[in-house]
Order: sequence, then structure tokens, then C-alpha cells
Amino acid sequence: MAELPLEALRKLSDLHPKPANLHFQYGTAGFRTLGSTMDSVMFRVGVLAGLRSKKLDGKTIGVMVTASHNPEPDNGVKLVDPRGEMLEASWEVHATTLANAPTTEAFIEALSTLVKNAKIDLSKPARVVYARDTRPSGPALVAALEDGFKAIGVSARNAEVTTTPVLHYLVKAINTKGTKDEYGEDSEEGYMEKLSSAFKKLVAGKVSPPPLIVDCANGVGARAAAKLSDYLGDSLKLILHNTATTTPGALNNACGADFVKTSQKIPPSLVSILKPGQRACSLDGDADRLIYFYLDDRGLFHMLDGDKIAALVAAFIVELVKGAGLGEEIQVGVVQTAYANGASTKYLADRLPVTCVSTGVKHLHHAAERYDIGVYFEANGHGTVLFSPETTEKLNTHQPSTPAQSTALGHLVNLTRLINQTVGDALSDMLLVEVVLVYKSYSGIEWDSLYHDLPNRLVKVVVPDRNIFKTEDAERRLISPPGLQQKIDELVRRYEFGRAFVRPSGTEDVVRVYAEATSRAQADDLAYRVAGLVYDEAGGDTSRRPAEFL
Ligand SMILES: CC(=O)N[C@H]1[C@@H](OP(=O)(O)O)O[C@H](CO)[C@@H](O)[C@@H]1O
Ligand SMILES: [Mg+2]
Repeated sequence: MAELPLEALRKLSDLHPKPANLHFQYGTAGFRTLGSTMDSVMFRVGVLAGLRSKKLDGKTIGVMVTASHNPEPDNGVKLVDPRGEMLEASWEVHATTLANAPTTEAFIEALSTLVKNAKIDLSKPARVVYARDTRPSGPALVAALEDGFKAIGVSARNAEVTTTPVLHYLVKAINTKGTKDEYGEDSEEGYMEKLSSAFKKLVAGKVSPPPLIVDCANGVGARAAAKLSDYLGDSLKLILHNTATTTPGALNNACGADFVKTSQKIPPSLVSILKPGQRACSLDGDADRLIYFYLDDRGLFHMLDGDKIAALVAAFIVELVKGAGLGEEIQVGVVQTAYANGASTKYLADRLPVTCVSTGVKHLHHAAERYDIGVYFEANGHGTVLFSPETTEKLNTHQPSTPAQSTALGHLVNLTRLINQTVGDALSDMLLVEVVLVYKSYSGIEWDSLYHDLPNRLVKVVVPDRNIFKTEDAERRLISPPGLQQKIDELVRRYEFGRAFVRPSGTEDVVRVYAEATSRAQADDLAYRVAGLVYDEAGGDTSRRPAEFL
């Protein structure tokens, strides 16, 4: 058995010392914090990625350097497993342990323990593909990551500056190359070609829709969308805005999917551009989230979020499955979280099976894998559609009995190619939405009227210790602090169609309160009453109690 290359590890690790006063945690979004503090984390993730690859017999692991929709000075890093999905949960713990070893010696000791416990054969090859978004802190952090690769002897491929979904695509494409399940050519061009050719086949013979305005959040999505636009040609005209990827401070600033979803507003930069009735969409900083919106005749803003995308797409896929004569054989299901608008859940549950899971993409992804075709979206616009291997096989081999069945089947096969099944992908999802809108001859207005969102409010509550909040039932009910859930239940009963839940955030040091009810005023009232309860119960400082809490 080969040994750890101690000399190289020591020498390079000493160049990337861990800041003494900081604790790092590999959470829902990998490691994510102020970019300027992440040098040691990056180095160690480089080493870890190498070990993960060795553990998996030299399969290629992905590393993405991004902090997505967070402010520009933040950065982050996450690992991608060989099939393009998120890192296996047990390794999240290893990542956290390695990142927090206080010294080089402690780091090397933690590595030895990991190698022993996880039975990693160090003589195996290590392969990694990595990329970064457009953040200014990216190049230096990537250099630290590369030192990590060097220290453990990784054969590393630099995918340069690209989106998170492209990196996930590359991982899967590389690992399936030359097999019968080949995912696509392992390059950004291969990705563009795969998506755009599937899109063109799907919309062939249909009337081209009016141009679509795309808010690129001044991030890496701007570059990818510009390339995709060339591939799409006349099949879909994209008008790109917020493409200032090199302007300091511009990233995610008053634009992008998270801004639109959280503030429920049009990005100010689009106010004079968007005409009533025209469709627009926003990507987030690494282009894995998508939110649509439009202005009505009175200039009022309407948002079409992840729930609306799920409703549109799931209903369309069900129709195609039935149309292909496979309604009895293929079960389409939807996965949501508690943040899904109650009206969307009702709309969907009347039509197909719906599962609710805990927040975080990995939970949604795994639950969606249990359906033959699983549609999953978070309300914030992150989501995709998964076709099980058996379903894909069935679609490729099924013999249709009529020309209509054959057409529907062809559309389904093209959808399996249009959709990035590794992870939520703003550009792939955008093309998917556009396909459905073309087929249905829907504008944003008709799409929006599938169901009417219940007014809702999301509130952050800062408490001394958010870890006292424990939940059950896919985070919809509190089991701790004791008695609090009963008080929330009593409050909720007083509101028509009232619903509220409380959970600790996995990415920020806050407790989140969500509430919905039939009117804006009622939703706000319920949210701020629950927020008040939470604040008081958690021992929040009475002198700093936010004025809006009731
Ligand atoms: C209410 C909300 O939007 N929560 C987000 C947020 O998680 P929290 O655990 O709520 O902080 O970040 C996650 C990672 O990006 C995302 O998956 C999730 O949807
Ligand atoms: Mg993102």
C-alpha cells in the first residue's frame, strides 16, 4: 500500500496555514464564507478531492469554487461526486474535520486517520476537474486548491471560468465517456451543443417566441448565456442584461434570481427595459437558479418562481407521458420543500404525487430519484427533472402504436437531453420553460394563472443559539424548544389558509420563519407574530427586539 506523500504535504500545507480563530463547516452549500479567509480551506479541499477520487477507484471528482448568490466578497467551494451529484453526506464530515485541523501536523494526522478509516488505497490514481465563477477572489483561491492537488498527486483538469451546472455536467460526461450511458461530449461546447440541439428539435416547426430578457446577475451566467445564445441562433432570441462580470461590486448586486425572489421586485436595472407582458428571467451568481417574471398591463410585477416552474413542467411531462401511451407504466412525481407555496402544492397534488422533504438540494435530488420521472424545485428556483435509468431505457426502446404516440415519445427523449439531470441549471431550465411556453402558446400571464400564489412572508430571526431549534416532518414542525409548536399551532388556526413553520437555517446564523395566508396583511401578521414568539422563546435581547415583531 502506498503511503501519504508526507514531504510534499508538509511543504505545501505550510504555505496555507489555517487562521487560528476561525471554524469552517461543510454545509448545504459546501464551505462558504468570506473569500479572503478561505486559502487553507481551498488547499485542504484540493487534497480531499484527491482522496475522494482514489477512494472511488480514480473516478473524476468535481470541485466548484463559487459562493453563488451571496455577496461578491464571499466565496466557497463544493465537491461533486462522479455521477455529477453532490458529495456523499459522510464525506461532508471529513471535509469539516480536515478544514479545522489547527496545524499542518494535525492536518496530516487527520488525513492518516481518514485514509485508514475509509480504507483508501493511495496507490489508486486521483482525477479532478475544477472550475470557478467570476468572483475576484477566485484566481488566488484556485491557486491554493491547485497546491492541494499537487500535494496529493492529482491529475487535474482546469475547466476555467464556468457555471456550476456546466461543472456538474463535465463530471458526469467525463465519467461516462466511452460507455453506453455517455452523457455528452466532455467540454463546455459539448454542453452547449447538447442543450441547444435538443431545444431546436423540440421547437422545430413551432412559431418562435418573442425575445426573452435574461438578467445574468453580473455573474458567470453572462458568459455562458452569451455562448448559448450563439448556439440557439434564431430558435430563441436572448437579450442579455447585467453582464458586467468584471465591474467590482456588481455581482448579485440588486439583480439576479435571489434578489428577485427575496425582495419580490424587478431588478432596478430592468425597470426601463421590460415592457408590460414581456417575459424576463434572472439567473443567480453561478447560474444554477432561475426565476421568471413579467409586468402586467398596470405595470405590476409578477414573479414566476421555482414552484411555478415545477407546476408548468410537471403538468407538461405528465401530458407527454400519457400521450406516449406510457401513463400506466411511468410514474411522474414532484418533490418540494416546506417553502413551496401552499397553492402550488395543492395544484400539483391534485394532479400527481407530491413529496415534501427537508431544505437543501441533496434531499430533493434523492427523493426525486425514487420516481420514474422526478421533478424537483425549491421555491428559490433551483431544480431539475430526473429520469430514472429504467425510464430512459423505456423511452428509447418503447414501440409507439400511433403517430401521436410517436411524437410524444420523441419529445420525451429530447427532454432527457435538454434537461441537465445532474443538478439545477438555470440555462437548461430556461430552455425547458421556453419549450413548454411554446407548446402551450402561453405568455407569462397564462402561465402565472395556473394557480394563484398565497401571499407569504419569510422572516429571519437572530437568536443567541439557533441549535436549540429542532424539527420533524420535513422541517414543518418543531420538536424543540418544547411547547413552542403548540403556540404556533394556536396562532395559525386563527388565519384563513394559514400555514407557518420555523426552522434553523443551514447556511446562515439565523432562524427562519415562513408564513402564508389568504391576504398580504394576514401573511405578514402571522409571520411577525410567530417571529416574536421565536425571538422571546429563544431568549432574544428585549432591548433589541425588532419593532415589526408582534
Ligand atoms: C429559504 C431558503 O431559500 N433557503 C435556502 C438556503 O438554505 P437555509 O438552510 O434556509 O439557509 O440556502 C440553501 C443553499 O443554497 C438553499 O437550498 C435553501 O433553499
Ligand atoms: Mg447558485
